[in-house]
Amino acid sequence: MSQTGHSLLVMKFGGTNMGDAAAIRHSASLAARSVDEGVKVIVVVSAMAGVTNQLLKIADDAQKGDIAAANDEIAAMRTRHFTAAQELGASPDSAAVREIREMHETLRQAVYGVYLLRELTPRSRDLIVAFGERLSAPLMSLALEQSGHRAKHLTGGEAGILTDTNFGNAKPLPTTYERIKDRLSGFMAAGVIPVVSGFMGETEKGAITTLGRGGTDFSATIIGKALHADEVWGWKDVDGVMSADPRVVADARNVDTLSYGEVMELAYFGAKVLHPLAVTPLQDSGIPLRLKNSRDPDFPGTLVQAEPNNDQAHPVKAVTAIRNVSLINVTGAGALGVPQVVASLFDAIARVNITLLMVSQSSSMSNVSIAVQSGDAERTLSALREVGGDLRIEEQDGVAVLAIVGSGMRGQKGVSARMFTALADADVNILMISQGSSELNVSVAINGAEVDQATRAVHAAFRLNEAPVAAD
Ligand SMILES: Nc1ncnc2c1ncn2[C@@H]1O[C@H](COP(=O)(O)OP(=O)(O)O)[C@@H](O)[C@H]1O
Ligand SMILES: N[C@@H](CC(=O)OP(=O)(O)O)C(=O)O
Repeated sequence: MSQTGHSLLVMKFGGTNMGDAAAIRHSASLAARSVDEGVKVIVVVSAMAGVTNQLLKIADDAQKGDIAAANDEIAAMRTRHFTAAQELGASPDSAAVREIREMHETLRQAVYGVYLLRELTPRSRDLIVAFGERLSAPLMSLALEQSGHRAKHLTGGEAGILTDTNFGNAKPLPTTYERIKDRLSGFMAAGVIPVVSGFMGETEKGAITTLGRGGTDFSATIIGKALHADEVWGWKDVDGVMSADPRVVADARNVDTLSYGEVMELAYFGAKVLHPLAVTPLQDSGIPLRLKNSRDPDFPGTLVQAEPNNDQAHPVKAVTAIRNVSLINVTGAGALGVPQVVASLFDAIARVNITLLMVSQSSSMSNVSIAVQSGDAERTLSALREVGGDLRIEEQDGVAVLAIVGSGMRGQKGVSARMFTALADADVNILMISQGSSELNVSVAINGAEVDQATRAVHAAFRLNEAPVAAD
């Protein structure tokens, strides 16, 4: 056991912390610091910042027939990875550089296949997009080796991450946990630091899957559960979870403690700081997740654990927003009074696997409104149109969903009123309201152009810039 009382930590480094050789070297030093204190560390890495979006564009370009644009992007990516490898001390004929070169060649072939077929299936998209994490793991190994440690990089599949076949949004299979333990224990016993490519897994038949955007957090917690880690640490470029997106609210504060449920709500309602399912593997075991600032490693950050830590003065802990939302209004006085019709609307949406951000039904039963990400609006509309009947379906784009989150609002009166008053005072019109039955959040749909001013107004109304009052 180390001086800090930990014996095993899983550490996740996101895109910013893997952005270039200097960032990777600094990230490696944070892992090495704990290793040198006697902690066993498993490192999980994301792609270098921007690479996942670049890969998605490469795949789209190939599908559209623009292979020249795709190849130019691959060449630029290759230079970026080679430069980083070189700056981390790899010679041009080293195994690491050879491996990076071979991976780019396989990527080029996969992209060419998409171009020839002009078809991009979710499965081939996952194969292409996972190269970001496959390419960054050898760079982290190099940095750890340069600091005098032994490291071994592994793909998600090699590390034992086994998923279902829901390409693009895969979930871990129950057997993954034993498998991860089998695959990683040997390295740790031998004093080798495993460096796992995050975001990706493998089906039982060996096809590469991805866990959804931001999925490296999820990879880290899956591994944390499998190895019974003391804690999982997500290194960020911010102090942890903040009371609002710090790019929008200048005086946003760090939230020191959150429950698993609270952080899930926050992630679901757009706080980009964590994957919405990331804490699910930790819930049974109670393993804490800690989000820490890589530029201020001694700051404790945000501790996410089973129990909330409530402070009477602050029933709300954070305010967050989802941009680019569409509202879909279904009206039909006669038809919507029939329960089966409403059920078939939701069935139709579930069949196309769309996440509903908000739902409300008027008590006169003449109207159902739903909010979805604008990228899902077309598919939602066609699914709803297939239900048929005498329904009128209308879409409103350019909407945002604003949510307040905090378990302290449970049973406390006046919280919603405070939010609505703040919005009215800021001249923001509310289009739709919903409160989860768990009373962990209240969400409203508003005009997308007003989302920043609304966030600032609500943040101020709940005095989220003030330090929490310690509970007695
Ligand atoms: N409530 C919030 N708390 C903290 N960060 C937030 C919040 N909402 C949005 N963010 C943004 O999320 C970013 C961190 O996202 P993340 O995906 O972890 O980055 P990376 O991939 O570089 O690790 C921060 O830079 C911050 O701007
Ligand atoms: N690279 C993936 C997975 C991920 O978790 O990235 P990050 O840690 O940079 O958010 C993505 O962009 O979605």
